[in-house]
Amino acid sequence: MNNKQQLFTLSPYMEFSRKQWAALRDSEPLTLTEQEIINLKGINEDLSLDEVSQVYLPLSRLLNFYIDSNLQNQAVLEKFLGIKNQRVPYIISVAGSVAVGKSTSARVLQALLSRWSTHRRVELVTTDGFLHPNHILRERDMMQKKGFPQSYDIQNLVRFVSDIKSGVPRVEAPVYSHLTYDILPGETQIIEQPDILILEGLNVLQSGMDYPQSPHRVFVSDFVDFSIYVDAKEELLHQWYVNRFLKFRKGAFSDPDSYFHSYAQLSEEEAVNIANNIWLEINGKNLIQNIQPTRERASLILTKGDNHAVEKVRLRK
Ligand SMILES: Nc1ncnc2c1ncn2[C@@H]1O[C@H](COP(=O)(O)OP(=O)(O)O)[C@@H](O)[C@H]1O
Ligand SMILES: CC(C)(COP(=O)(O)O)[C@@H](O)C(=O)NCCC(=O)O
Repeated sequence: MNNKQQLFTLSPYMEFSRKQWAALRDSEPLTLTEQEIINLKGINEDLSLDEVSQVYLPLSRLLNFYIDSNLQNQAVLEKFLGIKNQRVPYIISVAGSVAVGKSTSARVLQALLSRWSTHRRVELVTTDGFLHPNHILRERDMMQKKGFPQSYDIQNLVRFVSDIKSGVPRVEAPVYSHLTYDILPGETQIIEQPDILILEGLNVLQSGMDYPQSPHRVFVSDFVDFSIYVDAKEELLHQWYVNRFLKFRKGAFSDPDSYFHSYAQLSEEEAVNIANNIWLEINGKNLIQNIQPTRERASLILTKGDNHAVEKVRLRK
Protein backbone atom coordinates (compact mmCIF):
# COMPACT_ATOMS: atom_id res chain seq x y z
CA MET A 1 0.00 0.00 0.00
CA ASN A 2 1.40 3.41 -0.82
CA ASN A 3 1.11 6.51 1.40
CA LYS A 4 -1.86 7.93 -0.53
CA GLN A 5 -3.88 4.69 -0.32
CA GLN A 6 -3.22 4.54 3.43
CA LEU A 7 -5.07 7.81 3.94
CA PHE A 8 -8.32 6.06 3.01
CA THR A 9 -8.18 3.10 5.41
CA LEU A 10 -10.34 3.23 8.56
CA SER A 11 -7.55 3.55 11.11
CA PRO A 12 -6.98 7.02 12.58
CA TYR A 13 -3.30 6.46 11.77
CA MET A 14 -1.21 6.52 8.61
CA GLU A 15 1.20 3.62 8.76
CA PHE A 16 4.77 3.66 7.48
CA SER A 17 7.30 0.87 7.19
CA ARG A 18 10.78 1.80 8.38
CA LYS A 19 11.85 2.27 4.76
CA GLN A 20 8.91 4.56 3.89
CA TRP A 21 9.51 6.58 7.07
CA ALA A 22 13.25 6.89 6.47
CA ALA A 23 12.56 8.31 3.00
CA LEU A 24 10.69 11.20 4.67
CA ARG A 25 13.97 12.57 5.89
CA ASP A 26 13.73 14.17 2.44
CA SER A 27 16.68 16.33 1.64
CA GLU A 28 17.84 16.56 5.25
CA PRO A 29 21.27 14.98 5.20
CA LEU A 30 22.67 13.42 8.34
CA THR A 31 25.18 16.15 8.81
CA LEU A 32 26.10 15.36 12.36
CA THR A 33 29.45 16.67 13.40
CA GLU A 34 31.94 14.32 15.01
CA GLN A 35 31.17 15.99 18.36
CA GLU A 36 27.44 15.43 17.90
CA ILE A 37 28.03 11.74 17.15
CA ILE A 38 30.12 11.51 20.33
CA ASN A 39 27.32 13.24 22.27
CA LEU A 40 24.67 10.89 20.84
CA LYS A 41 26.80 7.87 21.72
CA GLY A 42 27.10 9.38 25.20
CA ILE A 43 23.31 9.21 25.50
CA ASN A 44 23.45 5.49 24.84
CA GLU A 45 26.47 3.59 23.57
CA ASP A 46 24.19 0.95 22.01
CA LEU A 47 22.32 3.50 19.91
CA SER A 48 22.94 2.92 16.21
CA LEU A 49 23.49 5.92 13.96
CA ASP A 50 21.20 4.27 11.37
CA GLU A 51 18.43 4.55 13.94
CA VAL A 52 19.17 8.25 14.35
CA SER A 53 19.20 8.97 10.63
CA GLN A 54 16.34 6.68 9.53
CA VAL A 55 13.89 7.16 12.41
CA TYR A 56 14.67 10.13 14.63
CA LEU A 57 15.81 12.56 11.95
CA PRO A 58 12.55 12.33 9.93
CA LEU A 59 10.68 12.65 13.24
CA SER A 60 12.57 15.77 14.24
CA ARG A 61 11.93 17.20 10.76
CA LEU A 62 8.18 16.64 11.20
CA LEU A 63 8.25 18.11 14.71
CA ASN A 64 10.02 21.20 13.44
CA PHE A 65 7.25 21.76 10.89
CA TYR A 66 4.62 21.41 13.63
CA ILE A 67 6.53 23.76 15.94
CA ASP A 68 6.85 26.41 13.19
CA SER A 69 3.13 26.19 12.57
CA ASN A 70 2.40 26.38 16.30
CA LEU A 71 4.46 29.57 16.55
CA GLN A 72 2.38 31.09 13.75
CA ASN A 73 -0.81 30.14 15.61
CA GLN A 74 0.58 31.76 18.75
CA ALA A 75 1.27 34.96 16.82
CA VAL A 76 -2.34 34.96 15.60
CA LEU A 77 -3.59 34.54 19.17
CA GLU A 78 -1.31 37.34 20.42
CA LYS A 79 -2.64 39.64 17.71
CA PHE A 80 -6.21 38.76 18.69
CA LEU A 81 -5.53 39.31 22.40
CA GLY A 82 -3.46 42.43 21.78
CA ILE A 83 -0.43 41.08 23.66
CA LYS A 84 3.19 40.55 22.62
CA ASN A 85 6.07 38.11 23.02
CA GLN A 86 4.42 35.50 25.17
CA ARG A 87 6.87 32.62 25.58
CA VAL A 88 4.89 29.42 25.60
CA PRO A 89 6.92 26.22 25.28
CA TYR A 90 5.89 23.56 22.76
CA ILE A 91 5.33 20.36 24.76
CA ILE A 92 6.17 16.92 23.38
CA SER A 93 5.38 13.87 25.50
CA VAL A 94 7.04 10.45 25.28
CA ALA A 95 5.11 7.51 26.75
CA GLY A 96 5.55 3.73 26.82
CA SER A 97 6.49 0.83 29.07
CA VAL A 98 9.33 0.78 31.57
CA ALA A 99 12.50 -0.23 29.61
CA VAL A 100 11.09 0.43 26.12
CA GLY A 101 13.62 3.22 25.62
CA LYS A 102 11.55 6.34 26.42
CA SER A 103 14.46 8.05 28.06
CA THR A 104 16.87 7.22 25.21
CA SER A 105 14.37 8.35 22.53
CA ALA A 106 13.60 11.55 24.45
CA ARG A 107 17.28 12.41 24.79
CA VAL A 108 17.98 11.73 21.10
CA LEU A 109 15.06 14.00 20.17
CA GLN A 110 16.34 16.65 22.56
CA ALA A 111 19.74 16.55 20.83
CA LEU A 112 18.26 16.64 17.32
CA LEU A 113 15.69 19.36 18.00
CA SER A 114 18.27 21.66 19.55
CA ARG A 115 20.66 21.30 16.60
CA TRP A 116 18.12 22.41 13.98
CA SER A 117 19.02 25.68 12.24
CA THR A 118 16.87 27.62 14.70
CA HIS A 119 18.84 26.28 17.70
CA ARG A 120 15.83 25.96 19.92
CA ARG A 121 16.31 25.49 23.66
CA VAL A 122 14.98 22.06 24.58
CA GLU A 123 14.44 20.88 28.17
CA LEU A 124 13.68 17.32 29.25
CA VAL A 125 11.67 16.37 32.32
CA THR A 126 10.80 12.85 33.46
CA THR A 127 7.60 12.21 35.34
CA ASP A 128 9.29 9.94 37.90
CA GLY A 129 10.05 13.16 39.83
CA PHE A 130 6.33 13.30 40.54
CA LEU A 131 6.23 9.88 42.21
CA HIS A 132 5.31 10.04 45.89
CA PRO A 133 8.46 9.59 48.03
CA ASN A 134 9.10 6.06 49.35
CA HIS A 135 8.02 6.95 52.90
CA ILE A 136 4.54 7.83 51.60
CA LEU A 137 4.43 4.78 49.31
CA ARG A 138 5.37 2.57 52.34
CA GLU A 139 2.72 4.21 54.54
CA ARG A 140 0.14 3.45 51.86
CA ASP A 141 1.55 -0.07 51.23
CA MET A 142 2.33 0.87 47.62
CA MET A 143 6.04 0.04 47.20
CA GLN A 144 4.96 -2.74 44.82
CA LYS A 145 2.90 -0.23 42.86
CA LYS A 146 5.64 2.20 41.86
CA GLY A 147 4.71 3.55 38.42
CA PHE A 148 0.99 2.74 38.83
CA PRO A 149 -1.37 5.77 38.67
CA GLN A 150 -1.85 5.89 42.45
CA SER A 151 1.93 6.15 43.04
CA TYR A 152 2.14 9.65 41.47
CA ASP A 153 1.33 13.05 42.93
CA ILE A 154 -0.74 13.63 39.83
CA GLN A 155 -2.12 16.99 40.97
CA ASN A 156 1.42 18.33 41.23
CA LEU A 157 2.30 16.95 37.79
CA VAL A 158 -0.78 18.53 36.17
CA ARG A 159 -0.05 21.83 37.93
CA PHE A 160 3.55 21.67 36.65
CA VAL A 161 2.55 21.18 33.00
CA SER A 162 -0.20 23.77 33.31
CA ASP A 163 2.29 26.34 34.68
CA ILE A 164 4.70 25.60 31.82
CA LYS A 165 1.97 26.03 29.21
CA SER A 166 0.72 29.21 30.90
CA GLY A 167 4.13 30.79 30.33
CA VAL A 168 5.18 30.93 34.01
CA PRO A 169 8.81 32.15 33.82
CA ARG A 170 10.30 29.71 36.36
CA VAL A 171 8.76 26.34 37.18
CA GLU A 172 10.29 23.71 39.48
CA ALA A 173 10.01 19.93 39.15
CA PRO A 174 10.99 17.47 41.88
CA VAL A 175 13.75 14.98 41.05
CA TYR A 176 13.78 11.17 41.36
CA SER A 177 16.96 9.11 41.67
CA HIS A 178 17.17 5.60 40.20
CA LEU A 179 20.19 5.10 42.44
CA THR A 180 18.47 5.77 45.78
CA TYR A 181 15.17 4.58 44.25
CA ASP A 182 13.49 7.60 45.85
CA ILE A 183 12.72 11.29 45.43
CA LEU A 184 15.79 13.41 46.25
CA PRO A 185 14.69 15.58 49.20
CA GLY A 186 14.96 19.31 48.48
CA GLU A 187 16.34 18.83 44.97
CA THR A 188 14.54 20.40 42.01
CA GLN A 189 14.94 20.84 38.28
CA ILE A 190 14.26 24.42 37.21
CA ILE A 191 12.51 25.06 33.92
CA GLU A 192 12.71 28.60 32.55
CA GLN A 193 10.59 28.97 29.44
CA PRO A 194 12.43 26.72 26.99
CA ASP A 195 11.26 26.70 23.36
CA ILE A 196 10.44 23.01 23.69
CA LEU A 197 9.75 20.82 26.71
CA ILE A 198 9.96 17.04 26.31
CA LEU A 199 7.99 15.32 29.06
CA GLU A 200 8.85 11.65 29.36
CA GLY A 201 7.07 9.06 31.47
CA LEU A 202 4.88 6.00 31.39
CA ASN A 203 1.83 8.00 32.55
CA VAL A 204 1.77 10.97 30.17
CA LEU A 205 -1.12 9.66 28.06
CA GLN A 206 -3.25 8.71 31.03
CA SER A 207 -6.45 10.60 31.78
CA GLY A 208 -9.16 11.04 34.42
CA MET A 209 -10.36 7.47 33.80
CA ASP A 210 -7.00 6.16 35.02
CA TYR A 211 -7.08 8.28 38.19
CA PRO A 212 -10.45 7.64 39.88
CA GLN A 213 -8.93 8.92 43.15
CA SER A 214 -8.27 12.34 41.58
CA PRO A 215 -11.19 14.74 41.25
CA HIS A 216 -9.40 16.68 38.48
CA ARG A 217 -10.83 16.66 35.01
CA VAL A 218 -7.84 18.39 33.42
CA PHE A 219 -4.93 16.10 32.64
CA VAL A 220 -1.35 16.19 31.33
CA SER A 221 -2.45 15.51 27.75
CA ASP A 222 -4.54 18.72 27.78
CA PHE A 223 -1.27 20.68 27.72
CA VAL A 224 0.71 18.48 25.34
CA ASP A 225 1.10 19.53 21.70
CA PHE A 226 2.46 16.28 20.30
CA SER A 227 2.50 12.86 21.97
CA ILE A 228 4.70 9.88 21.13
CA TYR A 229 4.16 6.30 22.33
CA VAL A 230 7.14 3.95 22.08
CA ASP A 231 5.86 0.39 21.69
CA ALA A 232 7.28 -3.15 21.62
CA LYS A 233 6.06 -6.69 22.32
CA GLU A 234 5.95 -7.59 25.99
CA GLU A 235 8.53 -10.37 25.64
CA LEU A 236 11.05 -7.87 24.26
CA LEU A 237 10.26 -5.35 27.01
CA HIS A 238 10.74 -8.02 29.66
CA GLN A 239 14.09 -8.97 28.09
CA TRP A 240 15.23 -5.32 27.88
CA TYR A 241 14.23 -4.76 31.51
CA VAL A 242 16.27 -7.76 32.70
CA ASN A 243 19.26 -6.72 30.56
CA ARG A 244 19.20 -3.20 31.98
CA PHE A 245 18.95 -4.61 35.52
CA LEU A 246 22.04 -6.76 34.86
CA LYS A 247 23.89 -3.73 33.47
CA PHE A 248 23.00 -1.75 36.63
CA ARG A 249 24.14 -4.67 38.77
CA LYS A 250 27.64 -4.33 37.29
CA GLY A 251 27.64 -0.52 37.55
CA ALA A 252 25.34 1.55 39.75
CA PHE A 253 24.41 -1.22 42.22
CA SER A 254 28.01 -1.40 43.42
CA ASP A 255 27.60 2.15 44.81
CA PRO A 256 26.88 1.85 48.57
CA ASP A 257 24.16 4.52 48.17
CA SER A 258 22.29 2.32 45.70
CA TYR A 259 18.94 1.00 46.91
CA PHE A 260 19.85 -2.28 45.18
CA HIS A 261 23.42 -2.36 46.61
CA SER A 262 22.94 -5.80 48.19
CA TYR A 263 22.05 -7.17 44.71
CA ALA A 264 25.55 -6.35 43.43
CA GLN A 265 26.87 -9.42 45.31
CA LEU A 266 24.31 -11.82 43.82
CA SER A 267 25.12 -14.39 41.17
CA GLU A 268 23.87 -13.58 37.67
CA GLU A 269 21.20 -16.30 38.01
CA GLU A 270 19.86 -14.83 41.27
CA ALA A 271 19.87 -11.31 39.79
CA VAL A 272 17.93 -12.55 36.74
CA ASN A 273 15.35 -14.13 39.09
CA ILE A 274 14.90 -10.86 40.97
CA ALA A 275 14.59 -8.82 37.77
CA ASN A 276 12.07 -11.34 36.37
CA ASN A 277 10.05 -10.99 39.56
CA ILE A 278 10.04 -7.17 39.49
CA TRP A 279 8.96 -7.34 35.86
CA LEU A 280 6.18 -9.87 36.47
CA GLU A 281 4.89 -8.32 39.72
CA ILE A 282 5.22 -4.61 38.96
CA ASN A 283 6.24 -3.34 35.53
CA GLY A 284 4.61 -6.03 33.37
CA LYS A 285 1.32 -5.68 35.24
CA ASN A 286 1.47 -1.89 34.99
CA LEU A 287 2.09 -2.19 31.25
CA ILE A 288 -1.02 -4.29 30.65
CA GLN A 289 -3.31 -2.50 33.11
CA ASN A 290 -2.33 1.13 32.77
CA ILE A 291 0.15 1.88 29.98
CA GLN A 292 -0.70 -0.13 26.86
CA PRO A 293 -4.39 0.93 26.98
CA THR A 294 -3.26 4.56 26.43
CA ARG A 295 -1.27 3.77 23.26
CA GLU A 296 -3.91 4.78 20.73
CA ARG A 297 -4.22 8.23 22.29
CA ALA A 298 -0.79 9.17 20.93
CA SER A 299 -0.14 11.42 17.94
CA LEU A 300 2.60 9.02 16.82
CA ILE A 301 3.42 5.39 17.67
CA LEU A 302 6.93 3.99 17.16
CA THR A 303 6.94 0.17 17.12
CA LYS A 304 10.27 -1.42 17.95
CA GLY A 305 11.45 -4.95 17.17
CA ASP A 306 14.65 -6.79 18.05
CA ASN A 307 17.62 -4.66 19.13
CA HIS A 308 15.41 -1.60 19.63
CA ALA A 309 15.13 -1.06 15.87
CA VAL A 310 11.94 0.82 14.96
CA GLU A 311 10.08 -1.30 12.39
CA LYS A 312 6.85 0.63 11.99
CA VAL A 313 5.68 4.22 12.50
CA ARG A 314 2.04 5.25 12.85
CA LEU A 315 1.13 8.93 12.56
CA ARG A 316 -2.30 10.30 13.40
CA LYS A 317 -4.11 11.50 10.27
N1 LIG B 1 17.61 2.93 20.51
C1 LIG B 1 18.22 2.06 21.35
N2 LIG B 1 19.21 1.26 20.90
C2 LIG B 1 19.81 0.36 21.74
N3 LIG B 1 19.49 0.20 23.05
C3 LIG B 1 18.51 0.97 23.54
C4 LIG B 1 17.81 1.94 22.73
N4 LIG B 1 16.87 2.54 23.50
C5 LIG B 1 16.98 1.98 24.73
N5 LIG B 1 17.95 1.05 24.77
C6 LIG B 1 18.32 0.23 25.95
O1 LIG B 1 17.10 -0.29 26.52
C7 LIG B 1 17.10 -0.15 27.94
C8 LIG B 1 15.94 0.75 28.36
O2 LIG B 1 16.13 2.04 27.84
P1 LIG B 1 15.68 3.36 28.63
O3 LIG B 1 15.85 4.51 27.68
O4 LIG B 1 16.37 3.42 29.95
O5 LIG B 1 14.12 3.01 28.83
P2 LIG B 1 12.93 3.70 29.65
O6 LIG B 1 13.28 5.14 29.83
O7 LIG B 1 11.74 3.52 28.76
O8 LIG B 1 12.80 2.93 30.94
C9 LIG B 1 18.47 0.41 28.33
O9 LIG B 1 19.32 -0.67 28.66
C10 LIG B 1 18.93 1.10 27.04
O10 LIG B 1 20.35 1.11 26.93
C1 LIG C 1 10.40 5.04 38.15
C2 LIG C 1 9.51 4.22 37.24
C3 LIG C 1 8.14 4.05 37.88
C4 LIG C 1 9.36 4.93 35.88
O1 LIG C 1 8.73 6.19 36.06
P1 LIG C 1 8.47 7.30 34.89
O2 LIG C 1 9.76 8.07 34.65
O3 LIG C 1 8.05 6.64 33.63
O4 LIG C 1 7.39 8.20 35.46
C5 LIG C 1 10.13 2.81 36.98
O5 LIG C 1 11.39 2.95 36.39
C6 LIG C 1 10.26 1.97 38.26
O6 LIG C 1 11.14 2.17 39.06
N1 LIG C 1 9.34 1.02 38.44
C7 LIG C 1 9.21 0.28 39.68
C8 LIG C 1 9.71 -1.13 39.59
C9 LIG C 1 11.20 -1.22 39.25
O7 LIG C 1 12.03 -1.21 40.16
O8 LIG C 1 11.52 -1.29 38.05
